[in-house]
Amino acid sequence: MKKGVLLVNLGSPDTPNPKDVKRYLDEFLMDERVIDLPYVLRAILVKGIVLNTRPKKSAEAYSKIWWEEGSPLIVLSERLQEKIDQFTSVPIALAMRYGSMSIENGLKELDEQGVDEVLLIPLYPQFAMATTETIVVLAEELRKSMFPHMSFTQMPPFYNHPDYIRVLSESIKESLEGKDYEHLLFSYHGVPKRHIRKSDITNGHCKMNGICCETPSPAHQFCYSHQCKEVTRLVGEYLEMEDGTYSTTFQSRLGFDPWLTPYTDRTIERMGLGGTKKLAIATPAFVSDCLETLEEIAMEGEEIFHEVGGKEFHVIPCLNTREDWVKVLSRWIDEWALATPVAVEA
Ligand SMILES: C=CC1=C(C)c2cc3[nH]c(cc4nc(cc5[nH]c(cc1n2)c(C)c5CCC(=O)O)C(CCC(=O)O)=C4C)c(C)c3C=C
Ligand SMILES: [Fe+2]
Ligand SMILES: [Fe+2]
Repeated sequence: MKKGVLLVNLGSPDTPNPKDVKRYLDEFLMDERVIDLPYVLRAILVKGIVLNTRPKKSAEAYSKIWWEEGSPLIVLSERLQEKIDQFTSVPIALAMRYGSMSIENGLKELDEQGVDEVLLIPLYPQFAMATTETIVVLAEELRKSMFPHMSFTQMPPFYNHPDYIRVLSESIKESLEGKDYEHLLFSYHGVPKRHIRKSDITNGHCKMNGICCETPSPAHQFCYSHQCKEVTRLVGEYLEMEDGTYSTTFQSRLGFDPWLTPYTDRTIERMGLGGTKKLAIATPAFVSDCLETLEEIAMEGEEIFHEVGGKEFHVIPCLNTREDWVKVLSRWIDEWALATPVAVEA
């Protein structure tokens, strides 16, 4: 048996042109775990409505943040892969759930190197149906149909792993060193509330009533809302922050369904109107900077804050290729790679 790793992130369009953005959004939003409507309704909504309007707007947003080398999300993920490769002894491949760098190609790359035992690492700290689950489901479908000789181990969401919390907390501390701020927002990508109910294995715990996420339950293993709030709580604890000086919000909602609240944009506006002048913001649903952090937060968010009287808006970068983050991921990989299989008696 030969071990190898597949890192998987979300993906980006090939270019920031409306045609490529449209193709990418088509694949992304037609995923039944992202827009979880029956096929016909999903197709009417996505192909009939969203794809006629959104690509132009999204393409403009992508153009503002695009780098010479390509999409920041892809470039940063590639740099992460290269750095991890320097620290670990097993082959490391990189794939995206949507777009050209497919999971199929990533698995082929590992297969060509003789790898038949794969550690699948979805690059998301928290579990969500629209991120972790869709990656695992597609990878398993591909394994069955194209790589039946391979076996997979899935890295569980690492939202509460002490190594991750330490690295995230240190990154926030360093980024805010010498800066003055009144409040730190932890802004996570939002999901429709319905997604949380669908992932509730207890069939009733997740009521999103402000109490359920703090009440112990097996549902939390798959509860995005709980896992986001835990990251905020654990970082607050690590950095010894005072109650009331930090809070959790959710960004990037789409459509008319109720999504997780409070919404980031409205919170920024409310805080500015309420007299907050100096705001800091971290985005721990993403390990790599991307459209949602570089445009929606660092550009749109800052504009909202300034419009309502805010003065200083400090955006904390994602972990990207921080050395301590690279070392933590490499150590997790090595621990898996070096683990001796437990002998099973016949
Ligand atoms: C129903 C729609 C969406 C759900 C649910 C959703 C969940 C979700 N997404 C991320 C991470 C990222 N999303 C990004 C972009 C993006 N997301 C949606 C829609 C949903 N996301 C859209 C339509 C887009 C495209 C841009 C736009 O038109 O606004 C990105 C950025 C990708 C990039 O190329 O930089 C990331 C990353 C998470 C973590 C998540 C659920 C937890
Ligand atoms: Fe998204
Ligand atoms: Fe909850």
